[in-house]
Amino acid sequence: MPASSFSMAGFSRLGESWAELGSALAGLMFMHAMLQQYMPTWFLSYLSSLTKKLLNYSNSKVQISVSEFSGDRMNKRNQLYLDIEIYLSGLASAHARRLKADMSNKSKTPVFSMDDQQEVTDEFQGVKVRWISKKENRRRSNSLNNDSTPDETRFYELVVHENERGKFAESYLLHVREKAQEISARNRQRKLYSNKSGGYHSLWTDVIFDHPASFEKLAMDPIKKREIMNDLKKFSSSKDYYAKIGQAWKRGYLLYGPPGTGKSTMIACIANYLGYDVYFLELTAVKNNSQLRELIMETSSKSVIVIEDIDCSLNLTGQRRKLSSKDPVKKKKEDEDKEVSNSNVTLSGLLNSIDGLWSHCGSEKIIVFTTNHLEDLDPALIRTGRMDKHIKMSYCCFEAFKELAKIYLDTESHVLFDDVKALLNEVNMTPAVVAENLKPKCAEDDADTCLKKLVGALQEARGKAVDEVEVKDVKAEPKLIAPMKVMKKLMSKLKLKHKKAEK
Ligand SMILES: Nc1ncnc2c1ncn2[C@@H]1O[C@H](COP(=O)(O)OP(=O)(O)OP(=O)(O)O)[C@@H](O)[C@H]1O
Ligand SMILES: [Mg+2]
Repeated sequence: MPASSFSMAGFSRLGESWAELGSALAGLMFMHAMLQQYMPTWFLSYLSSLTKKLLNYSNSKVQISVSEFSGDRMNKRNQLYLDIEIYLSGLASAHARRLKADMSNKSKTPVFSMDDQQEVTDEFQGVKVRWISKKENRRRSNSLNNDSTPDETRFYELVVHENERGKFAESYLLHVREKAQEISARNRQRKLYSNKSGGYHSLWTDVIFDHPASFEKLAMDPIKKREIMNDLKKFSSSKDYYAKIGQAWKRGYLLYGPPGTGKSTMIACIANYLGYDVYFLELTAVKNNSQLRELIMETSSKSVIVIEDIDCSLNLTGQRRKLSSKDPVKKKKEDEDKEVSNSNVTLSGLLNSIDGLWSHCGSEKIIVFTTNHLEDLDPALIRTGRMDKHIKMSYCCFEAFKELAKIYLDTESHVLFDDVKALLNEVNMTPAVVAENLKPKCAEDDADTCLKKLVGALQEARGKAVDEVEVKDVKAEPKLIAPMKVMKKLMSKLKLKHKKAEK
């Protein structure tokens, strides 16, 4: 084929999207022109067939463009474009030469994207694809006067091989979308909502949720902790499963145990682990069942809805009995709440809001109740299906202590560990109190000092516990116990005398 038969139009098209290939062809053409005078005809025809192959290769590529705006009038922001931008941010920051950085109120960290005319490559199911960021003047309509004005529009161009234009391109773009949603969920600034005072536009007010709690720092039996973490991960990835069984994608957690065992801390750990928002639902501030429904409906997906101290947060009427806290501090709060509360929320209203029709709005929600008194709760409230997982938060065991020692003292073994183990078997001490004793109070406090402090506190607690038991016993059966004690003392004195006499 003579040199003049090169398609210049094809060449320039190629150069547009395939900068590298274009320059290679330009080189080949230049060489061809130069060599025409000196090279034999067979070499020239070989060169020309090689160029043709390269051109064919470039023509076997398909370009799919995704514009920043979509719709008939090109005046709607295209969600797919935004998803691609997020998806490519990681690849762009690693490979693109020119980047743009942006940081919205909703994100925790800056988001990088490709500047115009930048390229990155990606691989999916073993197939390589190429992305190019472009801009051009396209006509966009003005929605008010139907005018169509030229405007600068950005778009991403996906270049795939001809064979991959159908099923592959479809599943690749779905994959891009899914990953983008995961990335934005991880990167977004999370919120802590409360209904205590109510917002201007919404029943909830919010602040930024920035709690440092994590499962790594939560002291509890490691096997139990792993089980909870697995359960949460399984829940968050079970979208298809819930759709298959036709149920709302939600899960109920009941956290129960004495004060200071980490129930509230566990809620923060759950939210941080899954990257969810937190809604603290104060039932005493909810007027009636329909407001409760509205509140639940306003909660977003990927959230933890919390009702703390469910046993004393509301006087749930109906045929249910009146609940009242046994904890004196909480009893006081409960009495104060009763005075200010105008709530008419009933237990059935609460149950309906949790698992009825209303909870089907949005999805991926975890509902958590906490209580110090499991026995006070109405069985209907905590039955399986409503509260799927019951987690007992217990007093500090030796395993939990070891975790706290690692967190607070960077210590994994010490001679005093055996003493602590023996004492924790005898004494009930909450992780909150153990943690407080392990915290160094000044720069000189080392692991040795803190552990001695803890052992001292445990011994003191054991002493008090024994005293309390004795006082209780005496109070319970004064006539029986008191003479028994005298008898025991007399017996031991007699035994001693008897032994001495024998000697
Ligand atoms: N298991 C734990 N691991 C690490 N720290 C803990 C743990 N439990 C409690 N703490 C510490 O004790 C403090 C109080 O714990 P938290 O408020 O979570 O207890 P709670 O069970 O919710 O108590 P209450 O029943 O009174 O609401 C926390 O700030 C945390 O630092
Ligand atoms: Mg709490």
